[in-house]
Amino acid sequence: MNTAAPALEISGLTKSFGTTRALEEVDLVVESGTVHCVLGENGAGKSTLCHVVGGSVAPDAGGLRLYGSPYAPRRPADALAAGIAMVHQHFSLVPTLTVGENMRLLRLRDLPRRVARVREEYGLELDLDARVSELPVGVRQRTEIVKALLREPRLLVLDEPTGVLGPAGTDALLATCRRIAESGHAVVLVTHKLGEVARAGDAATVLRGGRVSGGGPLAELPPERLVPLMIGRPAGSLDAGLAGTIGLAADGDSPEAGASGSGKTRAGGPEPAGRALAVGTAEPGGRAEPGGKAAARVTQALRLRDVSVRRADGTSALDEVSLDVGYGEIVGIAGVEGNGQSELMALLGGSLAPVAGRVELDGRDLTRAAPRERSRAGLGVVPEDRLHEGCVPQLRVADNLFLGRLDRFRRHGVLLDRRAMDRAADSVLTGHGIRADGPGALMSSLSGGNQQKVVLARELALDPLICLAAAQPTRGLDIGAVGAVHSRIRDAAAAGTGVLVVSSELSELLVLCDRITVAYRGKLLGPVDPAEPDARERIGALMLGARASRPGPENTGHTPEALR
Ligand SMILES: Nc1ncnc2c1ncn2[C@@H]1O[C@H](COP(=O)(O)OP(=O)(O)OP(=O)(O)O)[C@@H](O)[C@H]1O
Repeated sequence: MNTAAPALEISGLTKSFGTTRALEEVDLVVESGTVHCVLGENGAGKSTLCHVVGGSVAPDAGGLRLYGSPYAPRRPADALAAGIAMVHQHFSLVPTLTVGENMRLLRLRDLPRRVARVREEYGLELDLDARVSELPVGVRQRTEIVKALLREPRLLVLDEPTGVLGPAGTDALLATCRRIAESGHAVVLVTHKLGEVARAGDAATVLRGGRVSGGGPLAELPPERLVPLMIGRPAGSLDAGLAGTIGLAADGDSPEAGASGSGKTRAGGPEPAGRALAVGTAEPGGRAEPGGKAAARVTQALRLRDVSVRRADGTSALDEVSLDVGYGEIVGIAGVEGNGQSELMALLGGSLAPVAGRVELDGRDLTRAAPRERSRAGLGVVPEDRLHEGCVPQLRVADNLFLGRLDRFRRHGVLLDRRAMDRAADSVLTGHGIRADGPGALMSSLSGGNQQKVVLARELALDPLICLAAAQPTRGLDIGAVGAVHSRIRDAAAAGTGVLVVSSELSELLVLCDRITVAYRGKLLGPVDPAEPDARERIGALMLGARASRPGPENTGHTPEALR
């Protein structure tokens, strides 16, 4: 291996899919011993670049060199043989197998030694006997990362690996990236989070519309210079409250950081500003006062009463949980992943039935309702795993946008008016800034962030929309799109919709929500009023299982126990 040569050199890389230019004349150099970040808005071409390096997409033009030697993979096996390991946005594990069985599929020599090494060197633990389908997405992602590390790669390519990791998982991964770089190898890290870039990266390349819009050593590229390269407008144009969500104050996102008082977000003041904006701008629009008048009504937009849910192995995932979401109220659920949030979303989506308790929407019992019945009644659900649960990848974008609501495009109740449907879809695509090759494009051809926008647009368009329950609503979105999604959520609440947001981004919950509860071992603790100066610290303590020491915000009308 020529260690003096760059780990990876890409020159003139060009790739089109039909009429879409995904990459155009892209040049990029990843030096050995560095973490090289690849940035850019949704649909900029980042994943396509990773796929070319990983041998799963053939370029139309351009060349690659790996540690000084020509490198032209024709299939993923070529990349593996060359010492490149990939972690893609979508999981490659076999869900019906255990973690250990998935690892054995790699057919690596000395597997136990490699597993021990990854555990020791990177501190990444795995439960080899756990069935993948039963793991929370964050743990699945960690498993994918370990799987890549077991190959002992000389170049590791990570395509948005931190979206599904909590703060601790993200810290571990960024430390892993640094360690790989320090050992002389290299990492390509695709991310939307500028905080991660600052913490782990040495250099960056920014893509925009498939072309390189800028790049260089990060010492010369502070966030104020990166943001315009990414989204074409200055950093100052972003909602100040977004700083934490996009990772500019990533340190402050961990409860530990909050507890130690080092939360940069608070110190810098952007969060209160963002929150003030959220509440202040909504009022004239007729928003029900958070929890005030709304909470006084008899019915709630969404009401869970004493709901218990068991996992497949019989253990308790939700334990007699009660929760109210008022009309016009935005309620957040924070917590370390695996504390019942996935099961709560599955319960709301109708894919998981409770063993006890009741789910009501606008006073109507939906406990055992089928998913379609729920959306007709006005319960919008954006699931955690949108590709597998939130859409049908092999259908057109237009079909996905109007799934379950095709009747409105039927003539005489029978024939589907595809033109009308495509016209309606076109206006949704434009309105939501979704980058797709028209309404007829297959959902699977959209970039990850654009798929996410489609699912969100569909659920927000439900009529009526009594309650929107969204898991990680801005996961995978670029920094410009995050602000747009927050505005849409606030607008929905201003129009009277109750909103439930499950997010691993504490900063996101703090800027968006009227109150925040914390999932802990199948219970909901709190609530906490995000406007309180010590909200971050209190949520951090609840994440670790502390009981709420004070009643929640004025709005609830409940004792904290009502939100067990
Ligand atoms: N297999 C495909 N068929 C058709 N179009 C595709 C295909 N793969 C990617 N594209 C298109 O290429 C463009 C770049 O997509 P890519 O997934 O590389 O973007 P990205 O920068 O990774 O976005 P995101 O941040 O949303 O993941 C998009 O317009 C996408 O729709």
